[in-house]
Amino acid sequence: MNAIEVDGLTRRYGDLVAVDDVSFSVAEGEILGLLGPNGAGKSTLVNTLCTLLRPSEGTARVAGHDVVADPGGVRSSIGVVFQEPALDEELTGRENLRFHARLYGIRKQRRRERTATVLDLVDLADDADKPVGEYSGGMARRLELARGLLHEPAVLFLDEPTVGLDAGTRKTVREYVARLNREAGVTVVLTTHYMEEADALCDRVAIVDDGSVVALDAPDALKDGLGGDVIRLGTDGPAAVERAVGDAPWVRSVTRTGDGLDVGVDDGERRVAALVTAASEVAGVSTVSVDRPTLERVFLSLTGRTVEAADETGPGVAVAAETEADDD
Ligand SMILES: Nc1ncnc2c1ncn2[C@@H]1O[C@H](COP(=O)(O)OP(=O)(O)OP(=O)(O)O)[C@@H](O)[C@H]1O
Repeated sequence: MNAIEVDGLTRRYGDLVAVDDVSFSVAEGEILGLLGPNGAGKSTLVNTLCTLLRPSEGTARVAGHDVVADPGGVRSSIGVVFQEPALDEELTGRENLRFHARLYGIRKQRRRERTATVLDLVDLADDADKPVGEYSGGMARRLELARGLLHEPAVLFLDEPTVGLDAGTRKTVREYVARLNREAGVTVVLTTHYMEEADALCDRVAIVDDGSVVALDAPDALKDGLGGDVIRLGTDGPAAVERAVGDAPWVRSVTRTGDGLDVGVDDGERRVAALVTAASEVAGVSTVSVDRPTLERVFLSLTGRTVEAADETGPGVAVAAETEADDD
């Protein structure tokens, strides 16, 4: 059974279509990332799956429960960590968890066991009796992850789990999410607008733009779809190098740059030595680097915009954003 099945889901706010006829499924144990700029519709999609919003059209099932016909079944099967922190800073970490466990109706003995288990999972056992007000941002996030797992949900929804954290803490929180997925066996759906987060953490990534899922695949498959790596060559004789290597069977494209050539190839790591050897025979080579396709470039090729440009302008003004991206 899939952990999540979404079929033709649409959610409107008045005339605005925030989620537009979206269909996909998530396998049990998978980490699915919803990647897109602010306003793309990620939170609306997640809130609909969490039963906080009703779909306007279409259906969705979470852990086998229909979000409209059986919202209670959905809620008891999911854990949710929202963008905005929702911890009581005056209570200790352990007290926050116990309080939440009571809300979920977990019995006293079980409450104690589960609290200890989830504190261990996020390595907060030693700090469990400090007030949350004294926690760092990363510790507070980890406590929220722990709280989301108290009632052993089948699916954990994380809305921008690392937003507002510094780069080092983002990495740590990501590692904990991967561990919860592995060790607690929970299916994870997370929204993010960080490319590296989607890339590093997710089994598959759904690229969300303007209410639609425009692509859904493993990060590597999405990147492979762009057509291979680019070897960036700094050279004083770009024309000679182009003549020397342009017709090689493994060269897909050659583009002049300010200080040399970008050579498109299938497997950059493997081809770089042959390219440098061939280029050095006809010109001086000053620098060489291999660029793997990135999710940023996948997003650009699918939407005509960078995530940053889309973030600044929001949906519905794609043409203006496209011009901005081109000017960069
Ligand atoms: N309660 C609401 N009423 C009206 N419009 C809304 C409401 N919530 C969201 N929207 C609009 O729906 C669209 C999708 O918003 P949503 O918050 O789902 O996007 P998002 O991708 O999650 O972005 P963010 O990361 O900023 O939350 C946006 O155009 C937004 O302005």
